[in-house]
Amino acid sequence: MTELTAKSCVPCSLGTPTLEEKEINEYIKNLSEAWEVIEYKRIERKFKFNDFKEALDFTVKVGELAELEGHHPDIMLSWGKVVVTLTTHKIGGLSENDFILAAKIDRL
Ligand SMILES: C[C@H](O)[C@H](O)[C@H]1CNC2=NC(N)=NC(=O)C2=N1
Repeated sequence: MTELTAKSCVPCSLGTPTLEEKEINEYIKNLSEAWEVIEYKRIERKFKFNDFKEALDFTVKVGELAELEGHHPDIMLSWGKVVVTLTTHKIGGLSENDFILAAKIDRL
């Protein structure tokens, strides 16, 4: 599989099939082990920080990356913690975009 971080997200069109379980099981191997697959519909990773400001700064970086990629996570920001959840809303499941963005978030 081509290195995910060498790819860019592409606009997802209605009707694009969601990834199947066996594809998801392959893609997830390319991410940090901290990512969890949830119901084969989304992936989620929790990040820990020393305080709210560090968590906020990370959240901003994730948001800026998402804007560059045109693909956006759901982000929960708390004191010392950020939970990033990725799914492709337009197709109601996971697409390669989610794994590309996750791989790039792993490098932040
Ligand atoms: C028009 C715009 O490209 C689309 O709405 C994009 C924006 N970012 C997105 N992000 C995610 N996670 N899922 C989408 O379906 C999606 N669609």
